Amino acid sequence: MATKNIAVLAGDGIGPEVVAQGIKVLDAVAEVFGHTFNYTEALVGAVAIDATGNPLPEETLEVCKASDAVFFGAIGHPKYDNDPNAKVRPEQGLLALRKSLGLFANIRPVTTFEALIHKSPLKEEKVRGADLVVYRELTGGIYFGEKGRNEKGDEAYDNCAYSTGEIERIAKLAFEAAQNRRKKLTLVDKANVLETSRLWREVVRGMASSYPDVEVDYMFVDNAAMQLIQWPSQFDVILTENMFGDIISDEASVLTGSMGLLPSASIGAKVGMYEPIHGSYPQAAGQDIANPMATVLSAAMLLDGIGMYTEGNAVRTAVDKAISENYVTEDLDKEAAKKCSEVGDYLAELVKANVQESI
Ligand SMILES: NC(=O)C1=CN([C@@H]2O[C@H](COP(=O)(O)OP(=O)(O)OC[C@H]3O[C@@H](n4cnc5c(N)ncnc54)[C@H](O)[C@@H]3O)[C@@H](O)[C@H]2O)C=CC1
Ligand SMILES: CC(C)CC(=O)C(=O)O
Ligand SMILES: [Mg+2]
Repeated sequence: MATKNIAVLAGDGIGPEVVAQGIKVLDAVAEVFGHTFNYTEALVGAVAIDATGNPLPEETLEVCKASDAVFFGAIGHPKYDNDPNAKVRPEQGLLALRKSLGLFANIRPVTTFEALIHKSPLKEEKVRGADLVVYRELTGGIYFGEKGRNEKGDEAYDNCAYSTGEIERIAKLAFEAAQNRRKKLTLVDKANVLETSRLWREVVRGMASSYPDVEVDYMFVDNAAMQLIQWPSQFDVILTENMFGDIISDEASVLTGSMGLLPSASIGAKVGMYEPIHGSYPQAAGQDIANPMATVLSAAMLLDGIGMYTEGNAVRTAVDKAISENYVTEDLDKEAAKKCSEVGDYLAELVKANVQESI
């Protein structure tokens, strides 16, 4: 039995809807395992700009730093997406949060579910057996480099920079993950063109001898984007820089059947943040139709992150069961289509029932 403080940053669009389902499931875990989770809600993204003018208010950062974990929904609003001149944007809040909390590694597992394999737009034999994890660098590269325009405003630049230290610290985590999985690490880069990618290769090559049990290969990102669809089961751990990881993990979600299925853990310093890989899906906001499973599976990663592995597995078992019973939202089955809140209720029930059954 433990007491944990969790910062809850629901954000924008579908963020509050999917986070509410994650909380139901965490509450079910607390009930059956006898834990106490204290939640503190805080503003981030467009809702924070509306309320304070700042996408990451100081108070939000303080709440996160004082917590054992951060549970994050999504940020982003069309009014900013459609305004290229907006000076303050919701996304700045998320980037600043990752940087301020030192979350340099974003871990994105891509797991396929047998019951969903026939729903993939790819051929079943390609998808079956795919099981990979993307280690995406999260606080460096082009998203954090200097950016700007010339005086006339008709030329723009975004600088991409990486240091040896930034590469080493995430590569170490990726090598260790490979050691505990199928012992293969693929560095995805663009070393035929980019100097930063050449540094990534140099550093990873230098580290490889310390992990003799791990087979390392190197793949250009354009080829990797194709191979992920053509032959996904060849991948075990993919290590890559910030922007490439952002892009190829959205692509990899197609293997599983929906963007609404991929969770992630952002880790590095003391407090971890747990967030679905998808965005605020504004077209679905307020309709109770979004798939909450990516967020619920992020809650499972949160439980792992605070040392509650049995509890994390109980949540994953509930998700597996709901999927195998086709208790899913419309992105996975237009006819069976359960509401986001119904799936959350059911997952919470399953957590309670399964755990009680196993005692
Ligand atoms: N981590 C974050 O908070 C992120 C925020 N964004 C922001 O979100 C806003 C929308 O961006 P988009 O490019 O449309 O990406 P998005 O991830 O919000 O949605 C893309 C598509 O994925 C599907 N999808 C996403 N989440 C789903 C869910 N839970 N259930 C079922 N289907 C789902 C939908 O088909 C949707 O049209 C933008 O403002 C963007 O900046 C985008 C990505 C990540
Ligand atoms: C603000 C963006 C970098 C968010 C995003 O697309 C992501 O982290 O996956
Ligand atoms: Mg993304």
